[in-house]
Amino acid sequence: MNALLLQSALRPCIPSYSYNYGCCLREPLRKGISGCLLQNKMNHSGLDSDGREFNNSDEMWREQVGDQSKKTEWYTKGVSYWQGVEATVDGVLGGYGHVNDADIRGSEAFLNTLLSERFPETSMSRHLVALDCGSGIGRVTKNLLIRYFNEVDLQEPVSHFLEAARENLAPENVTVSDSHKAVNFFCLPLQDFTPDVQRYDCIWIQWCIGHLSDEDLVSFFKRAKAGLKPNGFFVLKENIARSGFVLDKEDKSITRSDSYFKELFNQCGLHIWKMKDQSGFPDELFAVKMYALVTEMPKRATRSSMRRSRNRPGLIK
Ligand SMILES: C[S@@+](CC[C@H](N)C(=O)[O-])C[C@H]1O[C@@H](n2cnc3c(N)ncnc32)[C@H](O)[C@@H]1O
Repeated sequence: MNALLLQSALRPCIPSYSYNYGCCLREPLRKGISGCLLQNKMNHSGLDSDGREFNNSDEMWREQVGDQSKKTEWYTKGVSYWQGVEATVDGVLGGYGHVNDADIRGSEAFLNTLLSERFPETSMSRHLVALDCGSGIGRVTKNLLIRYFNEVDLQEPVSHFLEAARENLAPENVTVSDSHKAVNFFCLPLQDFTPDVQRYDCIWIQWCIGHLSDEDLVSFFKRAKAGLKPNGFFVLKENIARSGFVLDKEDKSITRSDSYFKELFNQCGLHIWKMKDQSGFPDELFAVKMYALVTEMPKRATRSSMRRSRNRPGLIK
């Protein structure tokens, strides 16, 4: 999802679009298939960046990663796309460097809520560790995670991005105390990465999960669950298609709909603890959602406990 952001520089033949991570996708062009966007079990219909329709995601995945050579090609092209992009904020944001501030503000508000609810008593004393997945040049770590977490590890398959991250996060280039630092820089793709067991309070995955097939996405989250400390959580921040999916043929990524993601979370054995929409982005971009995901079912006040408390006798003053 590279250029994940979508864009703007509209193609002449298409009335209005968005770009995926890096490429042109026209989100709204669903006229022909909107009537059949019924979503059965992983049966999301979708479009590719040329406007071609797929009846369901299985059909698309069979075509894109259906055997080992196709799969290798999918992942090689995805990384190659980014290898040709300059290691700057504007580069990793697909020419939308100006959304960085709004993005970080939205993420920070969400993260504050999560940390204060998840670690209320310990926010000052707990040694917090985060993992920044598909970190690019370390934009999210530098602007956000490093201020809240004592240690941050970065995972990124494109070596010139990771080298830029190392530089951007060198002690002399960050304005945080010595007790907050970027520690490990893992140069490999998410589908081949397994986080260390119980190392992380937060695993942050932003604008990169669209590069993974459904199968590899589910497999990654299942492995990564073991990388969370007790009470740890995932944050997935992603572009959201209005329905089904949009395949970006240039950078080999897909933008999934909210219901598509929810089915995948279910397959991962993850629960949505909180979610929030990103605001303040230009209209031509895909909508962006932040999901906080946990391994256990979030506790909710049940109807009967609410009824009990409502009926509990009150003090007569
Ligand atoms: C749009 S950039 C986002 C970078 C960063 N997360 C940010 O928000 O600034 C997408 C990133 O996904 C990375 N990427 C591409 N394929 C990947 C894969 N298979 N696994 C993990 N990351 C991947 C790219 O190299 C790139 O750094």
